[in-house]
Amino acid sequence: MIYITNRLIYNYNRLDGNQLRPSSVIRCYDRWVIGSMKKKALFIGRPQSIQMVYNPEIRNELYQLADIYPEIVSREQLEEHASELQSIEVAFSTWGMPALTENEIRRYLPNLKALFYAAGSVQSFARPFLHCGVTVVSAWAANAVPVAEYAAAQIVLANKGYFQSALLNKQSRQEAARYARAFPGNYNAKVGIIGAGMIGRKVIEMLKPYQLEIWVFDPFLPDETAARLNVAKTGLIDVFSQCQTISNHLANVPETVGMLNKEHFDRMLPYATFINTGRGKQVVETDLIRALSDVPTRTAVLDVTYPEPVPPESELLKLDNVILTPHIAGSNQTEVERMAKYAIDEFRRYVQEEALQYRVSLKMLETMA
Ligand SMILES: NC(=O)C1=CN([C@@H]2O[C@H](COP(=O)(O)OP(=O)(O)OC[C@H]3O[C@@H](n4cnc5c(N)ncnc54)[C@H](OP(=O)(O)O)[C@@H]3O)[C@@H](O)[C@H]2O)C=CC1
Ligand SMILES: O=C(O)C(=O)CO
Repeated sequence: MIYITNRLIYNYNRLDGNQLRPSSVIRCYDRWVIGSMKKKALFIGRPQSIQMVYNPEIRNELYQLADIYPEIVSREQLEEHASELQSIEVAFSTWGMPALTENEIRRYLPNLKALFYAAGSVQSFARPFLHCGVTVVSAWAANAVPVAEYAAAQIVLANKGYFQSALLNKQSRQEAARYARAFPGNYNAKVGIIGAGMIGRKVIEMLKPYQLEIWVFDPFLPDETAARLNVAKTGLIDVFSQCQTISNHLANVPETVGMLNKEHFDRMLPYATFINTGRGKQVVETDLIRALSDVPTRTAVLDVTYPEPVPPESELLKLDNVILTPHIAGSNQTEVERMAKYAIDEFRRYVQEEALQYRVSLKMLETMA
């Protein structure tokens, strides 16, 4: 009880960004310490990100399902909260999840059974948790939705010659119309998808209502899946030399660094468009810049670059045939709520001992983004 009292005073005196429900601190701590039948859960990570992704409505939903520790705990605060965290069974996080070592996990969260991550890639932190036997769940399927929406929209516009004709139109309507006439539109155009993972497959699904021919480079895509998706599996060279619009969705793993280079960009059709929402590191940028400078009717739409942001001296900022967006394809603004919803739905399945849909394994980490 003394402990509870100390805690309450302590928290009342620092109504900082970590508190989850300042107005109900007393009830919250009291209930947490005394215990309930629900699983003891913790929000771990960067408080601003957690509060943004798990908005008040979502947090209320979670309070019904779990016994939530009353403060968001960042890496720096683990020591301070160490004794209370010993009984935590599940943790929720999002962007800003700390990369704890196995020793830290065993010391601070010895009873942790599952970690629910309401964002995309878990590469930076998942391995030590998996080695400690913790179930790791990611909402990368939720983060994939806006990226796929963005890419599908760009593909449809690119097939019409939208990007450069919109720019040209300011100088000469005639020139702009002439340029656009070199494009096939969205009737039987060939579209290349590089990497048919979570995002690549969603893009393919979203393009279904259009009459397009979809060519896919993905060495791991089973033939039956390709047949079900109604796509043609092919090599990277074919994708670049045959497709009107090419969209990159490769995983961000060491093996894909520099995978898209001169061999590919030099083969782009004269009016082709290359879209990158994957990662800048997968592209040899000097090779892309050369291919775009040599044939200015080609276009690149880049949401990601390496480094980010693009340095002020980069040619990418000078070329009229490069459209740069500031890494906005993934979940932004209201879209982040979808990631929290996926995490909570998965937590419900976990509590009810149903099969999980988005569990990540060590094996998956070898090729996933
Ligand atoms: N711009 C933005 O805001 C965002 C960008 N992204 C980026 O989008 C990309 C795709 O993400 P997502 O779809 O979720 O990732 P997934 O892990 O679901 O898919 C990645 C794809 O890359 C393939 N792949 C992995 N290794 C290799 C390799 N060595 N050679 C060829 N193909 C390989 C995978 O094959 P398989 O799985 O079949 O083995 C899979 O098809 C990532 O780079 C990610 O960082 C993600 C979110 C937001
Ligand atoms: O989550 C990611 O991988 C991003 O690129 C940002 O949405």
